Amino acid sequence: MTKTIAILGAGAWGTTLANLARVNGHEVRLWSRQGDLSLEDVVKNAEIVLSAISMKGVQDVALLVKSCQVSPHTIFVTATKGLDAKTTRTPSQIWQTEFPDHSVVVLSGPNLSQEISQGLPAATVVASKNTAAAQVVQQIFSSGRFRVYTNSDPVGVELGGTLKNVMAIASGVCDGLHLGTNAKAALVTRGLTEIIRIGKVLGAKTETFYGLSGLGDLLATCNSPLSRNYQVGYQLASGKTLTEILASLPGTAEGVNTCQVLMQISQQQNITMPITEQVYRLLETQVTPKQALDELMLRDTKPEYHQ
Ligand SMILES: NC(=O)C1=CN([C@@H]2O[C@H](COP(=O)(O)OP(=O)(O)OC[C@H]3O[C@@H](n4cnc5c(N)ncnc54)[C@H](O)[C@@H]3O)[C@@H](O)[C@H]2O)C=CC1
Ligand SMILES: O=C(CO)COP(=O)(O)O
Repeated sequence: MTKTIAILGAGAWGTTLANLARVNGHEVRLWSRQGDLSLEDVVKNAEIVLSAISMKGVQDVALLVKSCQVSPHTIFVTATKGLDAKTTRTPSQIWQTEFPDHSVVVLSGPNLSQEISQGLPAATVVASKNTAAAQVVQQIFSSGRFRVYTNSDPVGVELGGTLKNVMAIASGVCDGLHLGTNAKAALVTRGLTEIIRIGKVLGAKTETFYGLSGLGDLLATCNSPLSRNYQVGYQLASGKTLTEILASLPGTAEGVNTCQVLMQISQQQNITMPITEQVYRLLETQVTPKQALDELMLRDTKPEYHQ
């Protein structure tokens, strides 16, 4: 059945998701700050409101939507991969707080938008506490080129997509320094362990991180020059400053902000995050890429815990 869908954020990801829904015959209205359509008109009578806004704009946009007329049956979908700098909340927690009586669905997976726009095959996950709402979103986006799975752990799915961005920066550094395949395998594997350790404290289920939105997105983003986060790390390794890199980067690299938020969480909750800490110190110019590598390699010896 044809659905009316409001997509907020007309960047790389919002535009790609809009096209996937349009190809499946849905009526899509795309909103951005610079566009001609008013937010009020875009969300009015929309059965789905999907946000693909960068993390820094999510809270403000959620409040703007709250001031509009929204149907009581509207399902909110969030596709943002980040953490709020002030409150450390995830995007789905922000939408659910502002719309406590509505279903909220997280959409996240190994989804480099450029490949999907080219028509290359990909899979993703839609997760919600409300299974029926996740199934509605699954039907909207599923096609022969985009395979959509449901999941009942929205926070786990969301954190998989968010936390891997920090590991993608680290992987870009690893490749930029030409450290080799063994080093990259060690980094990504220990990165997953670190993601699981943080994710469990933040309320995710461990097994979710072994799925598409966890390991799947970690592999995609840590291995692709199409990832903006990977590019940040790669270019830092080549000696550019963060300011120079961000000035020429096409779109948002959420891992930079996420890394800062994770450092707050690690200090508050006493969680060991060695890779995140070295990425943070590198972004803050407290260490060089080579020093960050040495710090990680020369940590105290220990057994190989997986969590
Ligand atoms: N591009 C990709 O391959 C994928 C991106 N994502 C996630 O989707 C989100 C958006 O990514 P992209 O579309 O690539 O970024 P982008 O930089 O291309 O677009 C960001 C959009 O957010 C809007 N925005 C930013 N700050 C805003 C504010 N304060 N108020 C209102 N609107 C604001 C921008 O105007 C733009 O429309 C990020 O969280 C990213 O991690 C998720 C999966 C794939
Ligand atoms: O999340 C993504 C792929 O799943 C996109 O990665 P970047 O934001 O690093 O480009």
